[in-house]
Amino acid sequence: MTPAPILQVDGITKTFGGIIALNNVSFTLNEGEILGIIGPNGSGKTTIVNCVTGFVKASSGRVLFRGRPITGKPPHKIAQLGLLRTFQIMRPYYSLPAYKNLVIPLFSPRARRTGGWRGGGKLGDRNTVGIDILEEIGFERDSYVPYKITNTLPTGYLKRLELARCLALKPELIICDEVFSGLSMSEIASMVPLIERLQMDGITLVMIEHRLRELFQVANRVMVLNFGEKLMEGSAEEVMADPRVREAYFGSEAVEEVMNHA
Ligand SMILES: Nc1ncnc2c1ncn2[C@@H]1O[C@H](COP(=O)(O)OP(=O)(O)OP(=O)(O)O)[C@@H](O)[C@H]1O
Repeated sequence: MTPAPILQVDGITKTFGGIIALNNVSFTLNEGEILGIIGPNGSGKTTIVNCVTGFVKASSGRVLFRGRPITGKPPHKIAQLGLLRTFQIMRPYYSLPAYKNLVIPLFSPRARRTGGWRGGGKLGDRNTVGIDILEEIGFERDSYVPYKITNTLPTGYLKRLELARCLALKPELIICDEVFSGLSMSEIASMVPLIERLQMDGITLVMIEHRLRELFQVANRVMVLNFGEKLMEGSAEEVMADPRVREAYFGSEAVEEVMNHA
């Protein structure tokens, strides 16, 4: 028997005043896979993330997570089910040391339930677990980095902190909104194995990306949005070979770069 998809998005439409940001977009996501979502600027990528994770209310359509309808639920309820997201514009607690950003999610019911932290509930235990998670995601435990005030961290660490905040809730699915953006080539190169490891650990991922070359290294399947509509989905090769995608991205450096390295 084919397993039920972990996520099912059925006919989501979202309008903002007169703007149709999404028009009847549907897709499914299988457990354990990485789905890439690409599309030119303004094509609706962040809006689909917002509709799925409850940050924006869809005008119509429905979303099922593990077969249960989550349409219209608030973001914190959806997060408690194990469906987490990162933000393109990051929102850490900038004035706190990096590891303290994890203490707050570690107090959540899901973190308690899933045993995301050790010990009998003392703050000190959560601090240790926070540092454990940061270490897992590339903050060297014995360096000063996990203890630095968050607003002094370089973008590469802030992006990792976004993922760490999701990991604190033992996610089943993470939707990453441009985790590669703003990173140097070497930072992106070190992020790729991290994404692969999350997948190997059993986490299903959706990656919204403009960095196509690196996305195509990790994505099992790619969906293309254009003007709020689903243009197509398929393997990276199928997507790049499709003339409609080339046309949508006409003149884009991202696509030229992938073509030139194909
Ligand atoms: N809160 C909002 N109010 C009004 N219009 C919005 C709002 N959010 C998004 N839009 C519009 O919806 C459309 C899709 O935007 P969205 O941010 O989802 O695109 P995107 O593909 O993520 O773009 P980018 O790649 O530039 O991040 C755009 O025309 C945008 O201006």
